[in-house]
Amino acid sequence: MTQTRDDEAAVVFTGVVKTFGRAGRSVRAADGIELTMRRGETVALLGRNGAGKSTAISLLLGLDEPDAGTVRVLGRSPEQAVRAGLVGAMLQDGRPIPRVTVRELVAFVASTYPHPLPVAEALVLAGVTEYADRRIDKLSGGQIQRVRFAVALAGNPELIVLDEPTAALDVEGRRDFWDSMRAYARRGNTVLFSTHYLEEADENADRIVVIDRGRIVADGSGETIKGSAGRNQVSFDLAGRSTEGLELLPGVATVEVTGDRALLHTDDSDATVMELARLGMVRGLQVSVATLETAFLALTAPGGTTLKNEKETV
Ligand SMILES: Nc1ncnc2c1ncn2[C@@H]1O[C@H](COP(=O)(O)OP(=O)(O)OP(=O)(O)O)[C@@H](O)[C@H]1O
Repeated sequence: MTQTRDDEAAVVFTGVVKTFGRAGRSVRAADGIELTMRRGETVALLGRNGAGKSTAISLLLGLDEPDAGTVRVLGRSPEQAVRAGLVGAMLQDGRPIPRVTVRELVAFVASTYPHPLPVAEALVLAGVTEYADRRIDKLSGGQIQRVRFAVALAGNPELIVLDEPTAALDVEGRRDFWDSMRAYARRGNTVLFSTHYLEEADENADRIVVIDRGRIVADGSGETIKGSAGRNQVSFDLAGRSTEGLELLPGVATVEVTGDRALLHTDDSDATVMELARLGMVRGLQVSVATLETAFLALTAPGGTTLKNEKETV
């Protein structure tokens, strides 16, 4: 990748490696991460516990240094980008809550940035106007989470990084939070968020990057990941008929037989079903469409497949 392309992108990880612990008992929390995020893109970083999401975020924010490789943020080093007020972050750690009002805190944070948002605008965008004049230590966990979002927005950053932003929110709180996040993204800003929630990634990101054991194992839209890693399933009653040749049916990748029932994993369930119909093997026929969940499980299972959609990267 050329220097110019790196500088045009919002985020570029090149061959990033980060190891924790000593030899023999070390963990590769980042194991050769290659990732380019375009400006204006909303990307979900999806992975199980310990997959390496927070490590990638720490490296992006300059809170940690890679052992090998480079991270560039908006054409600069992470430290330079953060110092220039181009990056806002909402991290997982529970810092002590100051005994000031929401408005006072957001105004204070805004005042430390070169080109902040007007405070009223940050409050509206984060959806905290209703309790802007209440003390933060009197708010609920969900409300505090949104205040933290307001703080992340206050400097009017081009890139916002959210580490599991909805972990403490109930269903309604989550919906409201994502509405606010999308409003912020629509202004042309770049968003990177990490999550364990597949639906959140699918609903709120333009692109999903699945990370597992420090490696990117999938990169594309929710549809791409579902379509390529999660196969549809077709099952039916054998009704005493032979299972011979089922693996040769159109689209079929694997066949499982339990008792008198066959389960076919297929890349083209329409073609599989048409052929089964032609053969008259449709008793108790069921088709289940791949979900992001099944794709995610396939990708992060030991020995899981690796999928990258090159079209989705710059
Ligand atoms: N400071 C550290 N010292 C030692 N090991 C660490 C450190 N930070 C992370 N790790 C290890 O690196 C791996 C990746 O951790 P990381 O926190 O990046 O994962 P994660 O995907 O963010 O997980 P979670 O969803 O649980 O927050 C884990 O095995 C973790 O134990």
